[in-house]
Amino acid sequence: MASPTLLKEKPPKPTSPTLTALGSGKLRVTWAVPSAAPPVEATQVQLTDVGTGKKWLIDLTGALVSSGRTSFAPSRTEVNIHGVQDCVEYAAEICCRNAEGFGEYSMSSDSVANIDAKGQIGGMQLVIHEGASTDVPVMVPQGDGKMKVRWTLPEEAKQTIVKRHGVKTWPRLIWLRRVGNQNWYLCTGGAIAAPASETLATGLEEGIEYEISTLHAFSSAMGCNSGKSLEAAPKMETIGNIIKDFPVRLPALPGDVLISGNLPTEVVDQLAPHCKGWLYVNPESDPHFMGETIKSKGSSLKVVPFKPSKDLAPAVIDQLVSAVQDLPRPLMIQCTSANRAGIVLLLWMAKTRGYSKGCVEQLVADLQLDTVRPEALQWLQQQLPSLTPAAPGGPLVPERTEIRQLFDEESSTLTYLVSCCETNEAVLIDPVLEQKDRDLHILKDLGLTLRFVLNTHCHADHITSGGAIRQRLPVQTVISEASGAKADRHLQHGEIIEEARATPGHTDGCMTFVLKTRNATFAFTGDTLLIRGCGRTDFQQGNARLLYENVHAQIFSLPGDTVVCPGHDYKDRCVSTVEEERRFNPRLTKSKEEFVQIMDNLKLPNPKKIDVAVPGNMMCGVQDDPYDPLAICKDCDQTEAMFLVHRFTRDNHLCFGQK
Ligand SMILES: N[C@@H](CCC(=O)N[C@@H](CSS)C(=O)NCC(=O)O)C(=O)O
Repeated sequence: MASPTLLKEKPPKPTSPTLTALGSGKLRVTWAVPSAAPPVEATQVQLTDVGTGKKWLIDLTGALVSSGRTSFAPSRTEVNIHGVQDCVEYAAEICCRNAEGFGEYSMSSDSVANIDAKGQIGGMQLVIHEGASTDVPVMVPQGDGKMKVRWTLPEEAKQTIVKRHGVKTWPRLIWLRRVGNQNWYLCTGGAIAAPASETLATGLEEGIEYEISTLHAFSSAMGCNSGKSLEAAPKMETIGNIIKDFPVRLPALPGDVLISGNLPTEVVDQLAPHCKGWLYVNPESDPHFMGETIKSKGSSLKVVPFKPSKDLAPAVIDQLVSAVQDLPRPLMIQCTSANRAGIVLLLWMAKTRGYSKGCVEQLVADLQLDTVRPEALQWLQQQLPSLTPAAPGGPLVPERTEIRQLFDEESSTLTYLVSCCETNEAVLIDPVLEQKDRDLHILKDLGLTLRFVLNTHCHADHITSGGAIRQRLPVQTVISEASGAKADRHLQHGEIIEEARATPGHTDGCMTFVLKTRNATFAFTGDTLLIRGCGRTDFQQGNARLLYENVHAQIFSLPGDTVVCPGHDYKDRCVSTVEEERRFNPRLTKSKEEFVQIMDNLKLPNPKKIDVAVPGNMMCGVQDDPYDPLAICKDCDQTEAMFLVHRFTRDNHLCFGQK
């Protein structure tokens, strides 16, 4: 009998890479290395300018090159690229090499661009400009990467006034794309609160042709940011005309989700080609249902009849959430009067982000969901948890057990239990002394071994339970070096692969911990960034300017769908997203000088426990000599504190401690 031979092949195509815009000149590519026999020895990353087709390899420093050190170790799954042009769309492809040679390149990633030269994250900026004309706007190049966009302003446009963020605006969206690009991007600028007929687009490339698209006349723009790219955004001028007189609501980020009530056939006829997905939440027997028309236009249609009632089967909620999650974008959610469609949109946002009741109220107000009725909203709130200390675990991302949010009512502190479902090891972020027993019980109930207690900063309103816990368990306490506080491990900015970000301002030692899991990215912002607020800056080396700069540079630069996990909330809200805070934070959306004014005039009373909390936390709650197990990560030769975050980033999965 012939002896079996080992199959030897070049590596298969890696699964599609993901490209993320990181702000001016920077992109990040992540990928997965396929299993191969013989095993993969190296990976190569290729970047393409989608408009011109020009290709580069990426070297080990993240530079665009045509040759050089371009082989990444097989353990690498991401690289930050620098030196790319803003407003230019790029796509990435990956190929792997083993002993048999190079395999084929992967499929291209989705194309991505940084939309302006000021470091804004690609495509995530909402701009509303005044006007309601159907004219074709004029583009007037200004040199230096700038282009004036002009339009005429008909008299009736002045009647179309919308109140957004407490400011009257005359809605008009100006979209720009480089000829050859697939995606439309909003022009940079701010909401124009007075009649105007031009705006200035910046950060463009000289000698490159751009085209323009406009949207006008919707009575109340709203929606959500899913952090998805704007790919396949509908032709704005066309949709603008179609929806003018109908109950269609466009999201703040087109290309994503629209909601609507009943529409006449001719409107569905025109709208359906622009919507790749269509979720209908009335029964198919509804006389207004236009399933055949929708399908005939190539839209992917799903029907999930939905009426908010206390008897609604949980399976229907699951079906609705999955439908919104999975249907292609742009997605239309349609009911009779855009009430239930709005509720479905909110339900999806709440369930996929783990919002509590209070978050939803905030969002409805911010997004001006004017078609959603109070009784329907009440039903939605009944489906969501509130922040109560009695809850065994918090509401955050309930379907993903890796992160639990816990609440201390007395100090309104949000503590996070982050655990690994494989090793059953855990870290606690910002735990409160008075909740030590609750936290130890949860750890015991869940069979978790606590390894680290992380503090985002030296708190002034409560004492960390780190010191007390480490007297009971072999854990290490961790805080920033800059805090000056005593701890087993000290962190410095950038020390641990971009994940511990120094964000001084509330205190000089504040850090934001960024954690990428398989499902989402989380930013534990401590008191630096709160939901629609931020930490005070009037004691403990507080500095409003620094806080403003750090939130913008270190937190607002994260992808828009990053879940913001703050250290406190005083209004029963639990989480937010980077994009929501970029758009709706009443303090941090202001100019730096206005922000400083606001912070200088908060006139808050001192936290009740400041006199005991600060000295206690300077000891990190530690009363005796630091515990010092010199555990070393077998993979990376770093100490455990380094290992912790090393594993967060490399595997997108929490896993630490000795195996
Ligand atoms: N009333 C609380 C303290 C409330 C407070 O000052 N919170 C701080 C974070 S804890 S130091 C803060 O920065 N608030 C910002 C804001 O805008 O409210 C107590 O007595 O403990």
